[in-house]
Amino acid sequence: MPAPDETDPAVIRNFSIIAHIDHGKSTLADRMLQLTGVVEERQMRAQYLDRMDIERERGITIKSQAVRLPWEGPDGTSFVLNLIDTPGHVDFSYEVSRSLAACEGAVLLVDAAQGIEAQTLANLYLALEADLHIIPVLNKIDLPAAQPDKYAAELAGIIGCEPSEVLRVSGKTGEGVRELLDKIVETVPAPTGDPDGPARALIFDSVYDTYRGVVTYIRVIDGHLSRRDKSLMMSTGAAHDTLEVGVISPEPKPANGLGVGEVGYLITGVKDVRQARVGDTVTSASRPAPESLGGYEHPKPMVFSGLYPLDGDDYPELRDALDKLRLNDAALVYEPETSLALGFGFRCGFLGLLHMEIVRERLEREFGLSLISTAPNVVYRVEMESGDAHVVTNPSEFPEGKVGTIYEPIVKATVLSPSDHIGAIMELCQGRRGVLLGMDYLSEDRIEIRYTLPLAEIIFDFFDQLKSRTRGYASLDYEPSGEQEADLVKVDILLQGESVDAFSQIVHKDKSREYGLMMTSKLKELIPRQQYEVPIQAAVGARIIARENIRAIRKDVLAKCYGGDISRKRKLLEKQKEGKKRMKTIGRVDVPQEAFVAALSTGTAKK
Ligand SMILES: Nc1nc2c(ncn2[C@@H]2O[C@H](COP(=O)(O)OP(=O)(O)OP(=O)(O)O)[C@@H](O)[C@H]2O)c(=O)[nH]1
Repeated sequence: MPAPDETDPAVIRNFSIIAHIDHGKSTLADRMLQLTGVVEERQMRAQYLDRMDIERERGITIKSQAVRLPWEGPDGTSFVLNLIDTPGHVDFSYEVSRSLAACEGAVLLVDAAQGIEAQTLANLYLALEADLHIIPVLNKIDLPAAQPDKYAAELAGIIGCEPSEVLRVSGKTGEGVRELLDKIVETVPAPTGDPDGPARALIFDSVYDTYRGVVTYIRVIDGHLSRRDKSLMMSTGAAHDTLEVGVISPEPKPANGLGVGEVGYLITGVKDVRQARVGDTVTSASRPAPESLGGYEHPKPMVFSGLYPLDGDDYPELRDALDKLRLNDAALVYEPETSLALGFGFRCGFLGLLHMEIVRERLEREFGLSLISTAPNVVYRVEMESGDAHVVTNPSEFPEGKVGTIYEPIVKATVLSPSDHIGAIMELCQGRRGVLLGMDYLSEDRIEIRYTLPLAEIIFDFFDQLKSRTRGYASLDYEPSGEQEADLVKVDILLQGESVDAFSQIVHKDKSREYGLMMTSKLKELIPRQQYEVPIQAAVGARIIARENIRAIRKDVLAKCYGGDISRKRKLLEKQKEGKKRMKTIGRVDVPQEAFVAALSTGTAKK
């Protein structure tokens, strides 16, 4: 028997808004909250759903990943809409796919002054894969620069509908938002599921909360998830006490349980997001489902980088900070690492570049650390002639000996741009070992170009280059696409014959000399002269491919002291000693830490 507070699936509509960054997703969500009366006008703050903001402002304990909105349809029927938030970046495409799997429909939102962008398309493909009903919508029609007719035709062409079926709204003025909500109740299918079967709910987000432990966001597919039963996570097989279930509207409201099609949150005794991962299925421990919902994937780090405290004494703080961050981030991996040049630190694995930036920024901002990060690299698989296989996440650990085959990860990249930049885009992709997959005109002056590219070639400055070559007009999206054999070598940078681990890099054979020349000349500028000549070399195995010399100089701090003032002399010697503490000694060469930092921070290893 259904619990009294359960909602009839026939009146539930679960949907997401998918959009390119800045096309107005949050603003539209705000208008929806307001129009449905969930947030009163006077309480309305811009971007109500923006969770970081909420957290910062009020220290609220639950993020609004999914909000329940009541809506009366045109014929007077009361509906329950669940708006499910999706992360907006390629690094998190698995999370996006799980959020979409919790929905039956998606609003495809496009800025009427910009048209479709790469991220719009990537998210649209994910929505189509999840079999969602798509509602095409142009936003910002209040803008003088809006070209709704042109972009309605573009959108219609892509999803295969009539331009007249594309809705037009303004999140800013609220125009058309009522019609959009009506369209959602009218066209998005109601959820279906087996109300009497064992409970199965999909986890589409999981966040750590200081006060409540892990809060898990779920969509019930079958059965009924009750507050009174223990919850069982199907990928780990672990049962946990159910402390609270409920819905968010827009503050959390506890309920007795959730039924088919309902979206809400679940709080168990789980203390770490790894125990309640996105994509996992929750069932009830007293009557477990025989099979999970499927589609669960373990997060896989794609990009690695070393993180070191600027001040070596901060190492324990960095370790504690990473341990804390991990509670909230199931995809972050790290292990201790020691570097000759940088001291004690951690080798960290991330989903992508943005994930890496977010982690670094949080460590610096929330934990007050100053960090150095080494140039990011991808994961290589190396098969030796002897048959041994290695997975290399750190260039300095590239195996010695006779290498057979090296495999590198590749991505399928989609670039959207005004068509006058085709040449520049193709030149860039070609220069990065790209293989053209195809090209389509979206309208007469906008193109979509698809390439296969090595991930390593994008993680440095590809996006910046793309933006500058297209005057900011091109947008990029990519997804992992397996691996390929590649002719790669490890380049070591040697200071007086000794390899400096932080600068070792795995690069394509054709680019090894370029990397060697760049690093040696950069270090020549940064390393102060020593009392003897110091060679800086770049080497592939035993072969030197580039060389610079730091000329000898005798730096006599006492030279300026011509008088016999012994105390002044002592002071200068003391000062020199102090400076030496910040030096790292590589072989016999003293290198100030700043030199490494400077070389690494501008150290985008490829041009
Ligand atoms: N003129 C106008 N501006 C809008 C409208 N909707 C959003 N904006 C503006 O567009 C910018 C981006 O809007 P957001 O709602 O933050 O966009 P978003 O897609 O949520 O962006 P991210 O959260 O960064 O992905 C903001 O400056 C909004 O004020 C609209 O209908 N008309």
